[in-house]
Amino acid sequence: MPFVDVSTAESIEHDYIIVGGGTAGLALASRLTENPMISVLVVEAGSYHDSVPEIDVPGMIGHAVGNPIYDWSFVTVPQKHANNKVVDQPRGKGLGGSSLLNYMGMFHPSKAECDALEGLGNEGWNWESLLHYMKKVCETTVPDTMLSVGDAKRYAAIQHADTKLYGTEGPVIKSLPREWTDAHARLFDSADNLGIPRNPETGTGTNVGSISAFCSIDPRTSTRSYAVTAYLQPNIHRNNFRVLSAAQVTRVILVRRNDALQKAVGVEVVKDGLTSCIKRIRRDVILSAGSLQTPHILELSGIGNPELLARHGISCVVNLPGVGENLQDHISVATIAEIDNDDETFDVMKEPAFIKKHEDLYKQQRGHFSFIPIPAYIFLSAKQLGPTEAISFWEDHCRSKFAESASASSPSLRAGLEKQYKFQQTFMEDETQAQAEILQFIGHSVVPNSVPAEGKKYTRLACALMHPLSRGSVHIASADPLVSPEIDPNYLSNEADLDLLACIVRLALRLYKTPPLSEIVKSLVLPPIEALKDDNTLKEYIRDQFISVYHPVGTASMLPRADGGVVDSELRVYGTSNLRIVDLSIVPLELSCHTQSVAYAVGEKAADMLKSESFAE
Ligand SMILES: Cc1cc2nc3c(=O)[nH]c(=O)nc-3n(C[C@H](O)[C@H](O)[C@H](O)COP(=O)(O)OP(=O)(O)OC[C@H]3O[C@@H](n4cnc5c(N)ncnc54)[C@H](O)[C@@H]3O)c2cc1C
Repeated sequence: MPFVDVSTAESIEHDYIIVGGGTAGLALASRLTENPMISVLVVEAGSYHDSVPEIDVPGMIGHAVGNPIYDWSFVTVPQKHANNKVVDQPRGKGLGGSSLLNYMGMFHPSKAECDALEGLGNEGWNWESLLHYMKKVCETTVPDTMLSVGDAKRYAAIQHADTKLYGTEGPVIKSLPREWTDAHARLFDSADNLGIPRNPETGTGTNVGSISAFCSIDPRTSTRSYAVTAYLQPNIHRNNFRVLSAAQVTRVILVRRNDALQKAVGVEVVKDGLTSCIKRIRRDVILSAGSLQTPHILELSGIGNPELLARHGISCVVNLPGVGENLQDHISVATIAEIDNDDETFDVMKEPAFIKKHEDLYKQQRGHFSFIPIPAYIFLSAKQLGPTEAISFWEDHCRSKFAESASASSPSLRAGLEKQYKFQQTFMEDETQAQAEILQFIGHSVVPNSVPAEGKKYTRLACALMHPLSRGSVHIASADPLVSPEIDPNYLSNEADLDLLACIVRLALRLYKTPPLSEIVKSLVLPPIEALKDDNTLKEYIRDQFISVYHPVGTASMLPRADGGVVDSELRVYGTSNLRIVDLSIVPLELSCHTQSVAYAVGEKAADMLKSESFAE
């Protein structure tokens, strides 16, 4: 039984302490403890949420978001370039981390962006390696009988999982939807009619085109497959795998070695209002607290920008100005149309009779509770979004002079930023790289300032930006470790991001007007007609309406130290001998996909690195 109390955690010596039992953290812990000689203590701030419908039932995605039991429920500071609005930043709280809260879409990033990680100075971080680990994470289930050849083509879904691209024996189970709608197929046909072909084989590392997404759903039970079911529960019996839950790490305890490197000798934790120090550690402390909280812990421990730390009375032990900088996130804006066809959209799920019907269907693993209401995705290149002049404008904005952030003003961070922008520029020019994603919801769904009318059906096309040029930050707001971090993604600070979003919205509007989707569209609900008056009114609508897609990365970037990096390619924090980071904060450049596959892959890859180090000794 791996759950321990503080006094047991204090008294037993562990090889590794992992801070955060989330997506990457649990993958790492479970792989390390495959070796009975390696002992691991995971310290997780949230609880163990065993079998709750809000987490387990696919059709209930979003129900746990905003609930403080499962969600840290952060918000940004007022966003200067978005009329000072604050933007929700949900993050999973509890074992499983954001994998317990997420919307279950499972994608591969593109080959070029994985190779860019290596190009930015991280040897061994490339497509080949990440594909290997993304495969290791997954068991891909595609029953041959699921879709006819014709339907597989219609819905841009694969019929057989090519083992060169998809894992077959991993612990996270991914599957294709069981239910398909007319609006879904029509959307893909309309895209085809606009010259955007289907691309069912997205696993290849070329994402552009229309696809039906894999989801992290176990088709045997029609429930969420996530870090807890995949990595924790099957290994709960190991004697070398211990978990201290509901305990928040507030600081890493560091001592200076003779060679001037800082050595992590333990962590300070707060549990039930009491502070303790867990110090019996043989090897490394590993931060897996996610992109918004890993930099927070670093700064509370005295690692970061000395001036910023001094403002909070914290003395700097490692001068690393990149900590908390380079924050990038996906954002999206909603378009909605009322439709009229035979689909039973998720709009019915407010009516008790339909809820009952779908509860009954769920017992046979069918109906709206058995899958997520977002099955269809279209990834678009810059060329599909705008004319040559627009692309030149976006490319031109891939320069640090347009980045209004600390990354652009500090010389070391600027060097790293210029290198990132070079890659972003090549992605703009490359027709195989996605700059945008259009996600189809089967129904209206929750949208700020828009309420669905009773008895009507809708389809929603959310328009998301894949490679934002804006850069923001996350830093401590106080030396009090229990105060939430100050999150400033600095959304839309680079003008090209807003311009690109406007082009994505325009493309979505063209899709509604193109047959065969247009044949079922009764009227456009969002954006409202007045927002479509001209370019300025549309951009104003976007500023008001966009939301986060919840994929923050980059805040403890894996880059050379001279480029503003926080960790090296072995995930070791610069200036320390044994403090590592294993979560999505290390990814220096946003990816054109939803990010859970990569979070798991980072955990898996880190485990192999650490295991080979321990064998080498
Ligand atoms: C609402 C939502 C929907 C999403 N939808 C999708 C999707 O459909 N597809 C997709 O691929 N991705 C999706 N994502 C993104 C994806 O889930 C995340 O990118 C990924 O899970 C992040 O993994 P991580 O290991 O970096 O961090 P996390 O999984 O968030 O893990 C961090 C862990 O650290 C713990 N922690 C934090 N601070 C401390 C501390 N001080 N002490 C101890 N523990 C601490 C947290 O409680 C958490 O358990 C979504 C995310 C959200 C929030």
